[in-house]
Amino acid sequence: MNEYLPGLEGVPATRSNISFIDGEQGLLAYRGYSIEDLAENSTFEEAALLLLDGDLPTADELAVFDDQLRRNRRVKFNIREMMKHLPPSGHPMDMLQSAVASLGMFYAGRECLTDADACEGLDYVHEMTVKILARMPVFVTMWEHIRKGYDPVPPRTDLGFAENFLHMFTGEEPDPFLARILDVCLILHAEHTINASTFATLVTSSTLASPYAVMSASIGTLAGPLHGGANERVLDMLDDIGEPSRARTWLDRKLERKEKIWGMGHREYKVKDPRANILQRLVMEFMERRQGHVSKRMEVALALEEAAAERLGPKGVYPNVDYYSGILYDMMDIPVDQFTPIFAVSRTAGWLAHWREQLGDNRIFRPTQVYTGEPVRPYRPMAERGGQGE
Ligand SMILES: CC(=O)SCCNC(=O)CCNC(=O)[C@H](O)C(C)(C)COP(=O)(O)OP(=O)(O)OC[C@H]1O[C@@H](n2cnc3c(N)ncnc32)[C@H](O)[C@@H]1OP(=O)(O)O
Ligand SMILES: O=C([O-])CC(=O)C(=O)O
Repeated sequence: MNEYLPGLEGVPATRSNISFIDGEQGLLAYRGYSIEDLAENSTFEEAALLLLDGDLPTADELAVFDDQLRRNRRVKFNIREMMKHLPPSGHPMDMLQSAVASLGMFYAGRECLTDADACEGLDYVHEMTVKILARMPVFVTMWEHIRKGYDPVPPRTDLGFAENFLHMFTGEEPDPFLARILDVCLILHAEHTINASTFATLVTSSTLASPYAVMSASIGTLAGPLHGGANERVLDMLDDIGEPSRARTWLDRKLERKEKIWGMGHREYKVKDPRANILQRLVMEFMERRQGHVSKRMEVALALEEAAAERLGPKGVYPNVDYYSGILYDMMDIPVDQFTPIFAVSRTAGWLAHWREQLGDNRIFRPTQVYTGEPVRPYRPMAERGGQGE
């Protein structure tokens, strides 16, 4: 088959049993469990173990995994020093990519992927899974303090994943309601079949690169505004509209100029993303419980969604996961440039699950191309090419 399909639309890149999307029905499931059930009943730690190991864990299995995550929250002094030398104005996604890559300088063992004898008695894949998953939120929260010139808040082992994130981020005792909201957000963002960043995971994994390099490639890919980076742009867009009554004319002007509406559209979904429905409900719940009214920004978001359904609905373009998440994070006093890093913290579970699946049945990714350049031709000496030179 030599047909070129831009963006590899519809081209299977792997076989996977990790997650499933039905884009016509608006259905997403991790290992066969619907995202609605997981958001309602699970925790991020449990959802992560489900993704990694293939089924819902027993209470004992979850307790062991949870304990391993809690005991792996400390970051080496040298990495903290390295972070202190990064410019505070830099984007946290660039910091995160650098911090994860730097783990490779301190934790050797990549030879375990090619030489079983080198690591006898060590479950390298599991050890790396825990080390990386536990440290991702620590990097994000440390950076929030380091970039302001303060010392990071030390991690606590008596707190769950989401609670410890909030504690390290704010330095305060975590609010149980906010911790549960964050926990649900982490569950919702943890995995999504072969999206662009997970495809980067697969390609990098397939070379048997270290898991730190794999995560770093995935983080870099998630950062783009057509992917996870879109969540940062949604708030600006809503604030630019300003009033619900302006949504329709604002949309028309953008579409006339063929500009993107951030947080809308999806390669797989032809209906509204099921995660956007859950996030929208969480926003409303948050506003009812904490503010007693629906904010102007949310009214604008709802008005834009309604206007977009008329104009873009026929193309199957509806809100995706990035549309409502920023409204929620903003109400939790999380700065806009930390929205995508939080996405990355959660998606690490999915990336690691795909890393493990790829290693289990590996063949290096090496696609082909449709060549559109010159045919092979004779070399032209410089003297025949014109120009004065020096
Ligand atoms: C976590 C995530 O990654 S979720 C996605 C986050 N990204 C965004 O929110 C950015 C905005 N959305 C987009 O850019 C796109 O919808 C993507 C990148 C998500 C998907 O892209 P593709 O699958 O390649 O869709 P494609 O660009 O072919 O769109 C199909 C049609 O819908 C239109 N369309 C798709 N998304 C949008 C949008 N957000 N705003 C306006 N029009 C859109 C396209 O213009 C195109 O119209 P046409 O057929 O008349 O030319
Ligand atoms: O699946 C995609 O292409 C993008 C997405 O929604 C995700 O990665 O969560």
